[in-house]
Amino acid sequence: MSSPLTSHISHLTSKKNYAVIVAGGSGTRMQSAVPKQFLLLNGLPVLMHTIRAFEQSWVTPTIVLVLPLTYHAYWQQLCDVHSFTTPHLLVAGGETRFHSVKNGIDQIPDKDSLIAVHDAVRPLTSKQIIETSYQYAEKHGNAVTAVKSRDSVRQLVNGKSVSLSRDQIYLIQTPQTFRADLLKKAYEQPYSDKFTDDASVMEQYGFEIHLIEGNHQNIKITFPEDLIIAELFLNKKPQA
Ligand SMILES: Nc1ccn([C@@H]2O[C@H](COP(=O)(O)OP(=O)(O)OP(=O)(O)O)[C@@H](O)[C@H]2O)c(=O)n1
Ligand SMILES: C[C@](O)(CO)[C@H](O)COP(=O)(O)O
Repeated sequence: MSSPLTSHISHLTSKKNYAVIVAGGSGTRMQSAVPKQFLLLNGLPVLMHTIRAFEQSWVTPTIVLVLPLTYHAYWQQLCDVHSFTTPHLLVAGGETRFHSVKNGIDQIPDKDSLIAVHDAVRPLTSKQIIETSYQYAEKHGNAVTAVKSRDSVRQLVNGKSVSLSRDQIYLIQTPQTFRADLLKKAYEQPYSDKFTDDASVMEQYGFEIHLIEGNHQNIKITFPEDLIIAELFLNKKPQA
């Protein structure tokens, strides 16, 4: 993909790395009995695939898992059932994604580090995306994963649809990775319902956002059909 997305940078320094995996939502659009992060994907809860993707990258970040307090005991049971032993710090979820992320980053005292924020319900993130996001954020302060729109795009302006240049439209994914000191500062702002992701919080504070190349397989499980698609992707040739 052409500029401004970048996919290749040099190795990380010895800074400590963290991944805040947000799983504090209730999955209303999925309409399942348990929140979608616990649903099985190839026999393993979605959330475990997501944590494993970070664990298996050479970045090996310290994992901070944000879960609603009411599901902490359930998660513990799932870990026992699936013999899931990846070390992680468990933190209580918040009212919105913003509040959940804030709860997670508040548990990281180390300001001289890199923090990736990632949706628990994006279990197909590749090692390459994870590694590139830390490398790029170290160099530029932040790295926000994105893909170009594959469809034509139109915008409603005063009730009339107007075509946009799709070459200038990016669809935003996670991980979104930041220097910890900058992310912490941005998350001191009061909540706004315009905050749909971490990039929007950083931008509101005044930081320029840098995009890195994502992957169309890095889907967010939102509706029931997404689980079927994720299983298809998972069972085809593994990604790098
Ligand atoms: N209070 C919240 C809301 C969302 N999330 C997390 O943010 C990610 C993206 O959110 P979304 O897909 O919207 O999840 P839900 O809020 O669970 O789904 P819905 O909007 O359908 O209710 C998910 O991993 C979700 O668990 C969170 O940590 N805390
Ligand atoms: C953070 C995110 O996944 C980037 O695409 C997205 O903004 C989350 O949105 P949602 O409304 O919580 O699904």
